Parts: sequence; structure tokens; C-alpha cells
Amino acid sequence: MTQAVNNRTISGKDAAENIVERVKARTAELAGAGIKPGLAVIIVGSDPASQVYVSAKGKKAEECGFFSFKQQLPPEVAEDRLLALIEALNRDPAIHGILVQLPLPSHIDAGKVVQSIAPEKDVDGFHFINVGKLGTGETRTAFVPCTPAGSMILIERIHGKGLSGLSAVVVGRSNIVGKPMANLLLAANATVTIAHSRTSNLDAVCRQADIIVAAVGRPRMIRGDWIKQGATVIDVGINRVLLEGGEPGKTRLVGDLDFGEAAARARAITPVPGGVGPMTIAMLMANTLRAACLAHDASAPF
Ligand SMILES: Nc1nc(=O)c2c([nH]1)NC[C@@H]1CN(c3ccc(C(=O)N[C@@H](CCC(=O)O)C(=O)O)cc3)C=[N+]21
Repeated sequence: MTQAVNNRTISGKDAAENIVERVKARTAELAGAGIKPGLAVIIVGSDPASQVYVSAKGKKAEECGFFSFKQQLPPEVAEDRLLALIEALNRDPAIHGILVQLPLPSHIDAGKVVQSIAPEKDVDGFHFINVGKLGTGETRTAFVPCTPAGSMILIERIHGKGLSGLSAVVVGRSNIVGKPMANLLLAANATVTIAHSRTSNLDAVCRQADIIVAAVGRPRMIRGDWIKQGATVIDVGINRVLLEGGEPGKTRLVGDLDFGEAAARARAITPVPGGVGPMTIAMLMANTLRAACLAHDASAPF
């Protein structure tokens, strides 16, 4: 179901298509030089949402002209077997990007698994080397996590590349979204606040934001009247909720904000679905292309 779209809506779908077109064009050129970007996605267990995301990633990789490899592992797989698979992919010259779908079952140490991925194949940008590069401004060779990287491109669509003089509030402090998002905003010269569920006067903190990035994973957590008039709103939340008044068991996706409430005050706002989600997948393609280019000393468009 699509939301009412107005001229304040930032279409992540359109922006993602634009990136994917550029990835396809460069991939076609590389084919002439015998280079084919390769993406390996590992999924443990059969969580339905994870299955949907992983198949979307594989499909997009094929659409881009990549070599796409998916390894499905049973939920009870031993950590050692997963680490051995990653080790083999680290050595495989046909693979430029490795993604282990999160979350992992609790008997597996997700941190250990993520850190076992070769930093130059870490297209999720979760390895300490890439986290450190982002934090120190070494963005030429860093892999930036896909969701914040995609969110930043949507922000640039509204504000251009520099955010000097603007106040940005990131609500959420995860290693996957909140912290890297704050680093990207800081690198663009915004004045950045990282808020979270234990922030006092969260409403007042949000109200002073020229740019607000909501990444808490709680439906409608951020209210419309917490949005400063004319602010740019990036809704990273992907929450599946029961459809009120609909067939029992039917669900729909909502963000961390009430779209209607926030759209009434925002200058620009991302919808859910069709906002940050498609950008996450597009940036995974961009990162994989970049990994292949870096591996072959070829120039990358990103
Ligand atoms: N190692 C790892 N890397 C990830 O990047 C990663 C992960 N694990 N685990 C799960 C989260 C979630 N994630 C999404 C990607 C695309 C959409 C997306 O395209 N959403 C569509 C809607 C899809 C639908 O209808 O369900 C949209 O917002 O328009 C959503 C969520 C990547 N993740």
C-alpha cells in the first residue's frame, strides 16, 4: 500500500533507481575489462523478513550484472562452520562483497562473525577498520554502512553536500545506523546530537533539529509536534504493525514517525515503505561495485 505522496515526499525509490542505473552502467564497462563484481550473502535460519530482504538483495545484484551467491545455513549451524565459510569467501577472488544477514541466532557470536569478514570485502561497513575509517574521515577507502549512506544521499537531495550551520538530531545509537549516521552528518559539517530512548526531554531535543533522523524501531515514537516547522525528516524505522480495521493478521509497514503528522510540518520527509529501505539495497550494490573496483585498481563512480 502506498501512502499519500506529496511534493514534500523524498522518494527513496527514485533515488535508489538512479544509483542502481549508475552501478549497472559501470558494471557493463568493467565487463569489457573482464571484471564482474561478486556479492555473497549468508543467511542463517528462516526468519521470513530476513528471507525477503536477502532475496531482494540477490535479485538487485543480478539486475546490476553482478555475480550473486547466496548461502542458506540451518538455524542450528555451528559458529565454526559459519567462520570457515567466511574464511573461504575472504580468499575467493570472484567475491568482492560479503554480507552476513543480521540478526544471527543467539548461539553465534555476531561480533566475532562480523569481524572475521575481510575489511576490503565488508560491504556492510561493520568491521572495526571501516568503522574507524569513517570516524576519522578516511572515506576514500572506507565502506560506509548502507542505511546511513543511503540516508545521507537523501539528505543531500534536499540540502546539497554541505550542512554547515544546520542542527541534526539522530534518534537511535546503534552501530548499524545511529552512530555511523552521526559521523556522516558531522563530516558534512552539521551540528550533531545523538539522542536515544533515555534522553530526557526528547521532544524538545527533536524540536530544535533542522534535520531529524529517526532510527529507533518503535512505530510512531516520534510525534508530529516534535518536528520543527520546515525540518527535513528521514524515517529509518521499518516496523510491521497489524492493520487496524483490516483482515485479522494483515500487517503493514510503518516508520518511527506518523507520516501524516510529520509531513504536515516537514519541508521534506521520507515515506515507509519507499524511503530509506530501497536506498539501503542500492548502497549495498554501490559498495559491492566499489569493492570490485578497489580490488582491481579500477575507478569507481561512488
Ligand atoms: N548484515 C545486514 N545488513 C543489512 O543491511 C541488513 C541486515 N543485515 N539485516 C536486516 C536489515 C534490514 N534491511 C533492509 C533492507 C531493505 C529494506 C527495504 O527495501 N524495504 C522496503 C520494503 C520491503 C517490504 O515490503 O518488506 C521499503 O522500505 O520500501 C528494508 C530493510 C537491511 N538490513
